[in-house]
Amino acid sequence: MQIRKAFTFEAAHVLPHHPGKCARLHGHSYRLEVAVSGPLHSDGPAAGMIEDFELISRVVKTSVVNALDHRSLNELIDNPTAEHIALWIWRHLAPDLPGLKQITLWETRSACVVLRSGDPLIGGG
Ligand SMILES: Nc1nc2c(c(=O)[nH]1)N=C([C@H](O)[C@H](O)COP(=O)(O)OP(=O)(O)OP(=O)(O)O)CN2
Ligand SMILES: [Zn+2]
Repeated sequence: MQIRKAFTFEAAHVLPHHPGKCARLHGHSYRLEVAVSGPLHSDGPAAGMIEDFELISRVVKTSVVNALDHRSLNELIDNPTAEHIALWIWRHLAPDLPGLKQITLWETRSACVVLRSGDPLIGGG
Protein backbone atom coordinates (compact mmCIF):
# COMPACT_ATOMS: atom_id res chain seq x y z
CA MET A 1 0.00 0.00 0.00
CA GLN A 2 1.16 3.53 -0.74
CA ILE A 3 -0.05 6.97 0.32
CA ARG A 4 0.56 10.20 -1.57
CA LYS A 5 0.39 13.87 -0.71
CA ALA A 6 0.67 16.81 -3.08
CA PHE A 7 2.25 20.23 -2.64
CA THR A 8 2.77 23.29 -4.79
CA PHE A 9 5.44 25.95 -4.97
CA GLU A 10 6.29 28.76 -7.34
CA ALA A 11 9.84 29.29 -8.51
CA ALA A 12 11.93 30.88 -11.25
CA HIS A 13 14.80 29.38 -13.19
CA VAL A 14 17.10 29.65 -16.17
CA LEU A 15 18.41 26.60 -18.05
CA PRO A 16 21.78 27.96 -19.19
CA HIS A 17 22.51 25.15 -21.66
CA HIS A 18 19.07 25.05 -23.29
CA PRO A 19 19.07 26.12 -26.92
CA GLY A 20 15.57 27.60 -26.76
CA LYS A 21 13.27 29.76 -24.66
CA CYS A 22 14.21 28.03 -21.39
CA ALA A 23 17.57 29.79 -21.40
CA ARG A 24 15.61 32.94 -20.54
CA LEU A 25 14.47 33.69 -16.99
CA HIS A 26 10.98 32.25 -16.47
CA GLY A 27 8.89 30.63 -13.76
CA HIS A 28 6.71 27.62 -13.06
CA SER A 29 4.00 26.64 -10.62
CA TYR A 30 5.49 23.31 -9.59
CA ARG A 31 3.37 20.46 -8.25
CA LEU A 32 5.21 17.95 -6.08
CA GLU A 33 3.66 14.57 -5.23
CA VAL A 34 5.29 12.58 -2.46
CA ALA A 35 4.61 8.84 -2.10
CA VAL A 36 5.31 6.89 1.09
CA SER A 37 4.87 3.16 1.59
CA GLY A 38 5.30 0.72 4.44
CA PRO A 39 3.32 -1.23 7.02
CA LEU A 40 0.45 0.31 8.96
CA HIS A 41 1.27 1.57 12.44
CA SER A 42 -0.41 -0.81 14.86
CA ASP A 43 -0.72 1.60 17.77
CA GLY A 44 -0.11 5.18 18.85
CA PRO A 45 -1.40 8.36 17.20
CA ALA A 46 -0.73 6.99 13.67
CA ALA A 47 -2.51 3.67 14.30
CA GLY A 48 -4.04 2.38 11.07
CA MET A 49 -1.89 4.72 8.96
CA ILE A 50 1.29 4.21 6.91
CA GLU A 51 2.16 7.71 8.06
CA ASP A 52 0.08 10.64 9.22
CA PHE A 53 -0.61 13.01 6.27
CA GLU A 54 -0.06 15.85 8.75
CA LEU A 55 3.44 14.63 9.54
CA ILE A 56 4.27 14.24 5.82
CA SER A 57 3.01 17.75 5.23
CA ARG A 58 5.11 19.18 8.03
CA VAL A 59 8.27 17.41 6.86
CA VAL A 60 7.88 18.28 3.16
CA LYS A 61 7.14 21.94 3.89
CA THR A 62 10.04 22.26 6.32
CA SER A 63 12.63 20.36 4.26
CA VAL A 64 11.69 21.36 0.73
CA VAL A 65 8.78 23.66 -0.01
CA ASN A 66 9.85 26.50 2.28
CA ALA A 67 13.33 26.38 0.74
CA LEU A 68 12.13 26.46 -2.90
CA ASP A 69 8.95 28.54 -2.87
CA HIS A 70 9.33 31.98 -4.49
CA ARG A 71 13.03 31.42 -5.08
CA SER A 72 15.36 31.63 -8.03
CA LEU A 73 16.30 27.95 -8.30
CA ASN A 74 19.66 28.73 -9.94
CA GLU A 75 20.79 30.13 -6.57
CA LEU A 76 20.30 26.67 -5.01
CA ILE A 77 20.73 24.17 -7.84
CA ASP A 78 23.22 24.15 -10.69
CA ASN A 79 21.39 23.89 -14.05
CA PRO A 80 17.94 23.43 -12.41
CA THR A 81 16.21 21.11 -14.85
CA ALA A 82 13.20 19.25 -13.51
CA GLU A 83 15.51 16.24 -13.18
CA HIS A 84 18.06 18.13 -11.06
CA ILE A 85 15.32 19.71 -8.94
CA ALA A 86 13.82 16.28 -8.24
CA LEU A 87 17.22 14.94 -7.15
CA TRP A 88 17.72 17.97 -4.88
CA ILE A 89 14.27 17.38 -3.37
CA TRP A 90 14.98 13.69 -2.79
CA ARG A 91 18.29 14.36 -1.06
CA HIS A 92 16.69 16.91 1.26
CA LEU A 93 13.57 14.87 1.98
CA ALA A 94 14.70 11.26 2.30
CA PRO A 95 16.64 11.64 5.57
CA ASP A 96 13.55 13.12 7.29
CA LEU A 97 10.89 10.91 5.71
CA PRO A 98 11.33 7.16 6.28
CA GLY A 99 9.34 5.14 3.79
CA LEU A 100 9.78 7.69 0.98
CA LYS A 101 9.12 5.67 -2.18
CA GLN A 102 8.62 8.08 -5.04
CA ILE A 103 8.37 11.74 -5.89
CA THR A 104 6.71 13.20 -8.97
CA LEU A 105 7.55 16.77 -9.87
CA TRP A 106 5.23 18.44 -12.37
CA GLU A 107 6.95 21.42 -13.97
CA THR A 108 4.08 22.26 -16.30
CA ARG A 109 0.60 20.81 -16.75
CA SER A 110 2.02 18.33 -19.28
CA ALA A 111 5.62 17.67 -18.17
CA CYS A 112 6.87 15.84 -15.08
CA VAL A 113 9.76 13.81 -13.73
CA VAL A 114 9.34 10.70 -11.58
CA LEU A 115 12.06 9.60 -9.17
CA ARG A 116 11.79 6.28 -7.29
CA SER A 117 13.81 4.80 -4.44
CA GLY A 118 16.56 2.61 -5.87
CA ASP A 119 17.15 4.88 -8.85
CA PRO A 120 20.90 4.85 -9.51
CA LEU A 121 20.86 8.66 -9.76
CA ILE A 122 20.08 8.86 -6.04
CA GLY A 123 23.43 8.81 -4.29
CA GLY A 124 23.63 6.20 -1.56
CA GLY A 125 20.41 4.45 -2.64
N1 LIG B 1 13.92 16.97 -19.81
C1 LIG B 1 13.65 18.27 -19.62
N2 LIG B 1 13.29 19.05 -20.65
C2 LIG B 1 12.98 20.35 -20.43
C3 LIG B 1 13.04 20.89 -19.15
C4 LIG B 1 13.47 20.05 -18.08
O1 LIG B 1 13.58 20.48 -16.92
N3 LIG B 1 13.75 18.76 -18.34
N4 LIG B 1 12.67 22.17 -18.94
C5 LIG B 1 12.22 22.95 -19.87
C6 LIG B 1 11.68 24.31 -19.51
O2 LIG B 1 12.20 24.75 -18.30
C7 LIG B 1 10.17 24.33 -19.34
O3 LIG B 1 9.79 23.33 -18.44
C8 LIG B 1 9.44 24.23 -20.64
O4 LIG B 1 9.04 22.93 -20.92
P1 LIG B 1 8.00 22.62 -22.07
O5 LIG B 1 7.36 21.30 -21.82
O6 LIG B 1 8.68 22.83 -23.37
O7 LIG B 1 6.93 23.75 -21.75
P2 LIG B 1 5.76 24.35 -22.62
O8 LIG B 1 4.64 24.59 -21.66
O9 LIG B 1 6.21 25.55 -23.35
O10 LIG B 1 5.45 23.20 -23.63
P3 LIG B 1 4.19 22.94 -24.57
O11 LIG B 1 4.79 22.58 -25.86
O12 LIG B 1 3.38 24.19 -24.58
O13 LIG B 1 3.48 21.78 -23.92
C9 LIG B 1 12.23 22.51 -21.28
N5 LIG B 1 12.61 21.13 -21.46
ZN1 LIG C 1 11.31 26.05 -17.07
